[in-house]
Amino acid sequence: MSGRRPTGSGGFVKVCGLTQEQQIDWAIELGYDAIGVVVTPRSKRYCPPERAVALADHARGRIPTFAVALAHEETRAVAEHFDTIQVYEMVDIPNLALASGTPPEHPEALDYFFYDASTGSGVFADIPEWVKDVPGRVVIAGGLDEYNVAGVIKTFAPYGVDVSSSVETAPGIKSREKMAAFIAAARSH
Ligand SMILES: O=C(O)c1ccccc1NCC(=O)[C@H](O)[C@H](O)COP(=O)(O)O
Repeated sequence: MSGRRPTGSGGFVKVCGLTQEQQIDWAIELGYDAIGVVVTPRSKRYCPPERAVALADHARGRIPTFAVALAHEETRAVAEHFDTIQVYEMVDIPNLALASGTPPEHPEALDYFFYDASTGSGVFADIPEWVKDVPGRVVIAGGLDEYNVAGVIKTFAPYGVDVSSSVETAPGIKSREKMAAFIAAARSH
């Protein structure tokens, strides 16, 4: 471990898969710590480059932004507009959030490690014990909702949590009410 990154529960709460400027405004109003825009065309929440950049511009200076894709290549057209690049492969960039369902080989090289076996599917599965031992900023994602998030935080004491499906009414269509319920539950711990 590098020692330059914090460990333990940081209260970080990210909402992912935003597609509209209004959803960013809601995230800020509700006190979320970061937003994610999905830029892989393999997602049902896909934002093409022009839309993704418009969202990043809307968020800039107001809330940290993550460009989310399965492969690093898929982020190239928009990367310079986002604070952090969240991908499911190890790459040598300074602002990497590696997402994976398996332990990272080089956690010291990461800005964040997302334990995410879901890739936006909304399916919750048991979280392995090794997640507790990953150093640095560990964010847990995958089927979290207003009912299970406090228990996950209590058990794993992660740096943060991430949500998408459970705060939607349809893919990419966030509900302000559901977003409010999720962050209230996450903050209740
Ligand atoms: O959200 C997507 O459609 C997606 C597609 C491909 C790669 C990653 C994707 N989302 C990543 C996220 O950060 C989600 O917030 C995370 O997987 C949790 O999603 P959910 O289980 O729906 O809460």
